[in-house]
Amino acid sequence: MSEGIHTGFDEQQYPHINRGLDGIVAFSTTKSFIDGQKGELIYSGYLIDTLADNATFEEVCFLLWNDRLPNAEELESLKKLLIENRELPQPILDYIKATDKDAEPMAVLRTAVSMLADFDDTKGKYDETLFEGQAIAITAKIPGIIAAFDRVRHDKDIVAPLKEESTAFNFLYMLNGEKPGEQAEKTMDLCLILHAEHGMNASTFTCRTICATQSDMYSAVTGAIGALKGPLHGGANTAVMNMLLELSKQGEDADAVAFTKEKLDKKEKISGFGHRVYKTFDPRARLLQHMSEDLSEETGHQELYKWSMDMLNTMKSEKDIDPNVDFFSATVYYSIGIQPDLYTCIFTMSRVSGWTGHFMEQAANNRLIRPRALYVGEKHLDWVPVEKR
Ligand SMILES: CC(=O)SCCNC(=O)CCNC(=O)[C@H](O)C(C)(C)COP(=O)(O)OP(=O)(O)OC[C@H]1O[C@@H](n2cnc3c(N)ncnc32)[C@H](O)[C@@H]1OP(=O)(O)O
Ligand SMILES: O=C([O-])CC(=O)C(=O)O
Repeated sequence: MSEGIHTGFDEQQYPHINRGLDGIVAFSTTKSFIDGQKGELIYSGYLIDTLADNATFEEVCFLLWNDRLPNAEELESLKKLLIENRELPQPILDYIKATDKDAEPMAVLRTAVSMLADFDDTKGKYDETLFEGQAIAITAKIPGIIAAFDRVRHDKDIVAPLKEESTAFNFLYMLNGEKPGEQAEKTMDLCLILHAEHGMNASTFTCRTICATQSDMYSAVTGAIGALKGPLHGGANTAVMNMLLELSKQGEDADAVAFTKEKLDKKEKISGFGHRVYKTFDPRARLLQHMSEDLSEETGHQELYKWSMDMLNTMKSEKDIDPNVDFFSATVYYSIGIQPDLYTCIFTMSRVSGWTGHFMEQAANNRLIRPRALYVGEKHLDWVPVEKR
């Protein structure tokens, strides 16, 4: 049956379909502002460069949940709550130990976050007085899920979370089983800041759509993880690293220009390039580029940075397309020793702050999200009994 029959919505009068909802403004938000022409990104009033220079991930969480920076006491209190909420319920650890070691880390993370709702004292109840506590509980536990699965699949013991230190420090500690150096912690913290929030991207839209049915925050984050996982969205960071590793098979003299042109000739999309909103260099990619360059010198992976730049220049000259956040984050994570298939999980560890901030914003001014589809199938067909089809 046509979508329009009961409401008088006449598809003949609406011949234009906006594929991908390009340019459609469906919400107002105080969470972030993107100027796609200038390449500017603001989280709740603060330029991304200002936050990169000054903030910690925990301060950014507070900012996205409260639309203002915390004072010293509020920041200490949030840090304490995040630490207290790190421990994973035993059934989640049991699931991680029992699941297939070859499972996709993002799939394991999605399932574990969904399970978390059952062990939350609030059972994920949709109640605005409970939302910030739920956001803290989910944000605090995601790093432990990622680290635990990575250790289990490598036949290593799960490392219990620390009762101190930042989210970035504790994550690297749980992943590697040893305390990270200052540089690795700072790099991880900066990556968490840069990935925290980005307007109405596909995963945040998914989160708000689930929130708008008055479902619950765990369902919304689970759905958002599913959306982020795809290679056209957050999954692109893993795809970038796999592409560079494929190129590295050519040896140190690999030709990244020819490699890129070949992909373009085959009409392949190059991961880490292009963006629905930015028509210029993504400001996060610029910050990550500097980090990638510095780390490539420190770790002796200079060829990865050189190939990245060759790809970037080729994309610019051939297609006039700039890199997005996923392009240089890949080599940054690689330089600090993280396995490529965990990159999108790390993105999740950060973006959960933005998702949950949007969840609270949606709930405070809610309306069901329900667009239309143009029916293009047949109508009023005669019924044919099964034996005659
Ligand atoms: C965190 C994030 O989600 S950032 C984005 C991460 N995703 C990626 O890096 C995957 C690669 N990029 C892409 O697939 C796209 O640029 C997207 C999905 C990010 C944006 O898609 P859209 O806004 O729908 O742009 P669309 O796909 O229509 O591209 C417009 C044109 O640029 C081309 N183009 C866009 N990105 C790329 C790319 N990465 N490589 C090659 N060509 C590209 C398209 O082929 C298209 O060309 P055409 O008009 O000649 O057909
Ligand atoms: O905004 C988008 O569409 C994708 C993106 O860069 C992000 O989610 O960080």
